[in-house]
Amino acid sequence: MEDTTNSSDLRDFKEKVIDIRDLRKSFGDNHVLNGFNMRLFKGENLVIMGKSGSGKSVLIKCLVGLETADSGSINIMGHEVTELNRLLLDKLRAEIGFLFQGSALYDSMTVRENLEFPLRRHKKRFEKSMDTNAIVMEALENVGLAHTLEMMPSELSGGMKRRIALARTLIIRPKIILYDEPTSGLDPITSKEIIELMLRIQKKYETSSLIITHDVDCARVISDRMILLVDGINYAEGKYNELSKAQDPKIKAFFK
Ligand SMILES: Nc1ncnc2c1ncn2[C@@H]1O[C@H](COP(=O)(O)OP(=O)(O)OP(=O)(O)O)[C@@H](O)[C@H]1O
Repeated sequence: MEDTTNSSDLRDFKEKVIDIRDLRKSFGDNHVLNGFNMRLFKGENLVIMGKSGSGKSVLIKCLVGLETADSGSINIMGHEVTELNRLLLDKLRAEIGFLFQGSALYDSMTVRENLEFPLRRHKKRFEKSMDTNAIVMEALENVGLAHTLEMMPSELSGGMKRRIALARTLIIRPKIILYDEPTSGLDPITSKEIIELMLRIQKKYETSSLIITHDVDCARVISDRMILLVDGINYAEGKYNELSKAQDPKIKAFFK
């Protein structure tokens, strides 16, 4: 295993928001995670790359309690996920934003209604007197789409839908955002716009982001650090520039 991590790389990132230790998950004889370790620091953009079927989705599901790990520990902002009851898990999930490939907008709702939806679900976290209109407008302005407020999803392009989905993720002010393939299915120019938007938002709200992607360009631009998931472990980690020059064939395969 090639360890390209340099402790000085982490000088700006001190506070851990996610700490995964020795995570193991099998389905019968299929050993998917074999002792995976990962730390995500506050304000950091961490990219995880792994080939298809390597266990990225299983990892995310364990992280948010949708799958139960066989062993290991998952600590999110001081809470051990593997020990939380349903209620506390839901509370913790409310601090986490998701932008999944399938996080489609509701087609029968306007953009405004789509954005109001998570506010209603998380209303306990917001003031009773919250100005929903102002919050929705701010979220839309963040993604440069204030003019789409009363539009239906069918009137939007794929890139616009992705930006609205990002606005919907942000509206609950998550401390951590999990992105699953944020640029998949988008053309290179729209992908670049989405990546720039993710970077802007990260800076503005100081969110910590875990980004799962196959998109090497996305990884290069957005990552502060990367982890390569191979054979169920964090096979290599480091900055894009370090990993992309590594000689190990398993690492090289990611950057072809
Ligand atoms: N609920 C399940 N039951 C049985 N096997 C599962 C289950 N969920 C995932 N797996 C298996 O775990 C392995 C990892 O799957 P996972 O979906 O995490 O891959 P991935 O890295 O996200 O792939 P992709 O990039 O193609 O989305 C696969 O072999 C898959 O068949």
